[in-house]
Amino acid sequence: MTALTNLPAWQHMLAHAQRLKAMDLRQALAQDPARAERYSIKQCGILLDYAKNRIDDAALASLFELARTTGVEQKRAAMLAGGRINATEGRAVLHTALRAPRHAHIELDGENIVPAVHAVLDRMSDFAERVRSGAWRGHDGQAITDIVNIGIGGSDLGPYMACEALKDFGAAHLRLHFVSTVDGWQLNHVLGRLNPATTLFIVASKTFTTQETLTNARAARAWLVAALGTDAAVARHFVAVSTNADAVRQFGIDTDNMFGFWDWVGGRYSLWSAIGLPILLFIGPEHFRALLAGAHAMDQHFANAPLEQNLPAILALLGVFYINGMGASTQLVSPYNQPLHRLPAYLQQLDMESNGKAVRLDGGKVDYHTGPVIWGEPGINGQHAYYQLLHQGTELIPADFIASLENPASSPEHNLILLANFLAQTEALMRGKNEAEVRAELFAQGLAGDALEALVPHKVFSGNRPTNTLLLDRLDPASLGSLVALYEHKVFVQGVVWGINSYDQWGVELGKQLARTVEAELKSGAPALAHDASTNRLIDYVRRALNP
Ligand SMILES: O=P(O)(O)OC[C@H]1O[C@](O)(CO)[C@@H](O)[C@@H]1O
Repeated sequence: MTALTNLPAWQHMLAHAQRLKAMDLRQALAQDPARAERYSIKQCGILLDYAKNRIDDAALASLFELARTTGVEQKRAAMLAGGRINATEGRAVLHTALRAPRHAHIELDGENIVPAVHAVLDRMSDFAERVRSGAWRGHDGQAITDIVNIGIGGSDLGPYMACEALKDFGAAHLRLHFVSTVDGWQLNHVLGRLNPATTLFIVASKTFTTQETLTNARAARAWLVAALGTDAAVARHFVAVSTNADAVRQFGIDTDNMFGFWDWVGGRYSLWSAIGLPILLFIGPEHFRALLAGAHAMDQHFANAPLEQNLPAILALLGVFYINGMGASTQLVSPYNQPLHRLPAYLQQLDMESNGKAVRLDGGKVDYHTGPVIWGEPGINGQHAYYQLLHQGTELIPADFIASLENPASSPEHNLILLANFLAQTEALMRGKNEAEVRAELFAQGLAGDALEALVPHKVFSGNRPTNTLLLDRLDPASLGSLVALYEHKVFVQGVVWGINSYDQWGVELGKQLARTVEAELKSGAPALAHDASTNRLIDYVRRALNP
């Protein structure tokens, strides 16, 4: 097999990137009146404008050629058909099956998995209806008022992000809490505000072996049993979401109160599965199904649209262009809707746990960059914090700007100001401000001579800083589903181009493994000797503080 960097398509892509590194976007938009329309596409209620990128038709053609040569279309078909594309774990990657309609037929090992998916969904819906209506009662007969999701990583980030994003669709009488860290401060802080008699805990863990989650779940269980006076209360106040029924049983949760999923659902791709139970409880079955339908609509688009009109493929290839062609090492996600404030954190796991790899599927080391550092905060806050660096810093930082047109829970005045800023920032990043413009501006302010000239370089904006604009018609369950699925498929396409396995995460293991040893050493009275000098010293420092 030809190495990626030796492929003609790769070389073409690099040559175009070199040619367009210093592209004048202002000029490109002025000279080509059709550019804005040509480089925009609307799918599933999301308008993507990618005209403010350092690309032209020839560069794009090289990117689509690269995608085709690296087998994006074949791999896409293989993933959607249940091929075991997660080779290092021997697993299929079928999160798309979780949002397939009831009548769909997706086979894994000769069996249609769609009925099992819908059976769990129906059980979840039934349970959610009972909790939401008050028919599900706590141990002493009271209805549930508070739900605590105990989980971490994919068992926390997706549900938390979606519940925040869909707050306006949530049940007003249910309060949701998310406990993820093993810093007991978080759990204690949450428990301190709750009435055990009206609290439901969801212990969410794909493996049901995650130390942080099990430690928190045990503490929550002890708190509940102490307050309600009997182990029997657990059955009315604890449910589990997992693929590991034995471990759930062992923990003391009846599997009647367990909602299962499957090893072909990656943790960071699991919000559509039973891991989405907090979302379903909060927004109700109808809205949850709309979330799934929105994701399914994006799946259909991804599966069927030619790459040239394929939203996830376009976003992915633009990313490859900047990372591999122009040396970008980060990707900013800048959501302007406040409810999307957890989206950057969610996308950090989705993208960085998937594509933060330096070894190809064939075991060889990559000799090119792979997944970028994903970062961001709500955009309007970013403007007053790190946008200085975006506009005038030395780094190339491609940015996705996300907003929605409608914002019913805001006011028309607020929404107008928000969208004005949203639009103005991508314009400013693209057009910049040249010396002549700065001079004219300063002159109009009454400055002249040396005083004026001294300020000029500080006030120049280089411009040509690339952005994608993603405008949702509105933020609702369906559009959120489409948006998240869009990013899932973007990550997939990039992983295929780079020839890596986007679906394992061995990189999280070493730290976990070492923590078990360190934990034992912190408990012991003996000085630590087994590590390097720095770690030994730090362990002893902490051990002495913990056991004075
Ligand atoms: O759902 P689990 O099995 O508790 O795992 C939680 C998270 O931990 C990770 O394995 C990383 O440590 C993620 O991939 C996963 O989402």
